[in-house]
Amino acid sequence: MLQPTYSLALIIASLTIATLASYTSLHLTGRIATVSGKNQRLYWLTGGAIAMGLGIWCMHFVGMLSFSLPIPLGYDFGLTAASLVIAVLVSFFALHLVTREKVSLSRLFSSGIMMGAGIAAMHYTGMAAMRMNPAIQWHPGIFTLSILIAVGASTAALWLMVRLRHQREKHLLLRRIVAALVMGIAITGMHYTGMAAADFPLGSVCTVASEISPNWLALTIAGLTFGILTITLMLSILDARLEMRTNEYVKSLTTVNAKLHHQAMHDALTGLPNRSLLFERVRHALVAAERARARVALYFIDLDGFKAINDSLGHAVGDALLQEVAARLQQSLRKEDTVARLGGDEFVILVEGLPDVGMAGHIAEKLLECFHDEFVPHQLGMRISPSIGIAIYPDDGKSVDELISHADAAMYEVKTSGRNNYRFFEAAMNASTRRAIDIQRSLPAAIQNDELFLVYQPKFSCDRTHILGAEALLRWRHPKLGMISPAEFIPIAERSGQILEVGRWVIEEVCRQLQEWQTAGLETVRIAINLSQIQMRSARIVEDILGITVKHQIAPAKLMFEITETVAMQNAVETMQTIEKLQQAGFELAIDDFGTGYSSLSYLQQFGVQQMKVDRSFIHNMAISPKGYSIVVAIIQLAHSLGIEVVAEGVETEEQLSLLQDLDCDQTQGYLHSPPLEGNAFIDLLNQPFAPVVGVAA
Ligand SMILES: Nc1nc2c(ncn2[C@@H]2O[C@H](COP(=O)(O)O[C@H]3[C@@H](O)[C@H](n4cnc5c(=O)[nH]c(N)nc54)O[C@@H]3COP(=O)(O)O)[C@@H](O)[C@H]2O)c(=O)[nH]1
Repeated sequence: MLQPTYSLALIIASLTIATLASYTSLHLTGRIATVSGKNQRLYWLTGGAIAMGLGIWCMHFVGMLSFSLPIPLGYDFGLTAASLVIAVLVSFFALHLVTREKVSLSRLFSSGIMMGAGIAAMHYTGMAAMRMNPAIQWHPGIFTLSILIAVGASTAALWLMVRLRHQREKHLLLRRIVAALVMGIAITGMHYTGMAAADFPLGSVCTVASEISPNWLALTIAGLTFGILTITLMLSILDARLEMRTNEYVKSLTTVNAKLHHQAMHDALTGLPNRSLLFERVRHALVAAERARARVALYFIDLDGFKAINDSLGHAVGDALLQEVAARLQQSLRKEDTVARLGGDEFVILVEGLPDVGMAGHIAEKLLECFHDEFVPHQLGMRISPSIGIAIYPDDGKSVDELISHADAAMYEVKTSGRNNYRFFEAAMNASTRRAIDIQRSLPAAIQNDELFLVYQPKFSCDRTHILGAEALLRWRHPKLGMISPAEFIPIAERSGQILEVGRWVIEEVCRQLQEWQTAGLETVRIAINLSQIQMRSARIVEDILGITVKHQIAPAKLMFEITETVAMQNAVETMQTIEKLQQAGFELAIDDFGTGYSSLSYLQQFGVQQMKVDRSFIHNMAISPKGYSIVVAIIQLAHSLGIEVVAEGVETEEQLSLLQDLDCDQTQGYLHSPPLEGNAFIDLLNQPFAPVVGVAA
């Protein structure tokens, strides 16, 4: 037999190529497993199979090169090429199998056998390409062993490829390197076992020794294959990284999108659905209810006195209170009910699948109940109540807007009739309620859009020769509703808690106007400002007023505050404190609408007010009824005996004025002298060179 010899360097080179090919295959399987497009997968499978097949085949070729006999050797071109095709096909098959979603154990074993047979076929086709004469004699035991090694190595390789195809594996790089080494050793092991099975009888010649000269060709192919494998590996790594980045980018975009969508649909403070989401859900609920002929209830909730809490204790407390309310409302209902916040202190609740209207009332009771316990925003214990209006689909409306507006109207009725309760919508809640709601809703914009303005009604000395002061009266020019009387919108502002803002605007505007007139060197008089009950009870009112007067450099003596008899006599602790503080600060006070309420003489004395304004109903009656006359006489005498000036309101006739002059009334105010005048007209009247004279300017 001819004795073969082996080159250790080339054996190591073949092992290196086998290992590199294995590593590339492992990486490719991971790559292909994550590719989603069909075409993309096919490209990777084909490219990967070529690179991997070339790697295995080249390993075989270099392995052959490491083997030499004492005769010249060569390879048949056709068979050599066939062995390469077999290697590529086997690789395609292997990659296709291991990158499938699921690979069962039985499939893995059968595939291992097929792949082992394929590799053996490639190897022995390559051996056959030597075309030896006489033919190579095969050692059956070692030959069988080489096939078994091929099958075993292929099965192990396939198993490793399946096992390590997921990019999420821990220590993936290290595992793949070790696995590639094991696979490389198994493949080269099979090759050299196969070589050991071959016996070359003495006198053998290679019939194709002149066809492909192995030495330089094998080295060139080895270099090329090494290059292709490296490039494939690099491409695979780069592509995987790119895809990973793209995936991360897509993932973060999806997260941001989801967050944005959530923000657009939810209230930032309470996390509850906002108006948009509520409307969407109500629309769905109505469609479902129409199909199922079911009822849906909408609850419109407004917190009583929330604005006062917010204004007096600060927004942080107000916000915390709203969060507590939101949590309680949610807890008191089922998960499938929607609690939404429309803004401010307004919440709307959507309840679907109502068996009957009675149940809607029962739910409203539950909602009221959840306000029974104290709230403790920022450790401040407080109670707050809700006004709840209910509208039922289909009885009270068929559209979202209609239902919400009717629930709102019902809520408004609760507000005007005592609060802390609930009411179902009734058709009788008509235009006046609607108008009141409109007024309430458009009041905040009135301040911002300069729709409010002041007029000034002079107070004259009884002999008409002097203007001794003026009363500032508020006006609202509404863009749609036209002029709205303060007699209509002030009570609405009081109920909704907006009076503090409106009242503040009035004080600021009076001071701004006075400053402007003073700066222009014009004569001015003391201006009287009406204060509502809620302003009188506000803990910060006097500090606020002082802040405004300081800002506009207005002396307190330039201002007077009018409070109605009813408010003054209530003896509420807060009202008393405000009266005292106003007087200490140097402001004058007048009791307005005197005679319409019940006065306590001791309070009158205690307050030390400067003026008492006789209500215009008494002035009207004094000239037409002796009793009416007697009442005015009594009021004037009482005031004078307490050292208080008397101002007669609503003087419209000469007769009324003459009677008041006879009774020694101090001042008169009314259409007889002048209606309320806009700022410019008022200051012109005050500063004209002829009578009336501006008197006792403060
Ligand atoms: N808290 C605040 N209340 C205010 C403010 N501005 C006005 N008001 C109160 O609104 C009520 C209605 O006021 P208004 O429509 O301005 O009517 C006043 C005068 O225009 C009217 N008046 C004056 N002279 C006559 C007259 O000869 N005849 C006649 N029929 N009416 C006349 O009287 C109203 C003034 O009333 P009073 O305040 O009682 O002096 C009214 O209660 C206002 O107080 C505000 O800024 N804040």
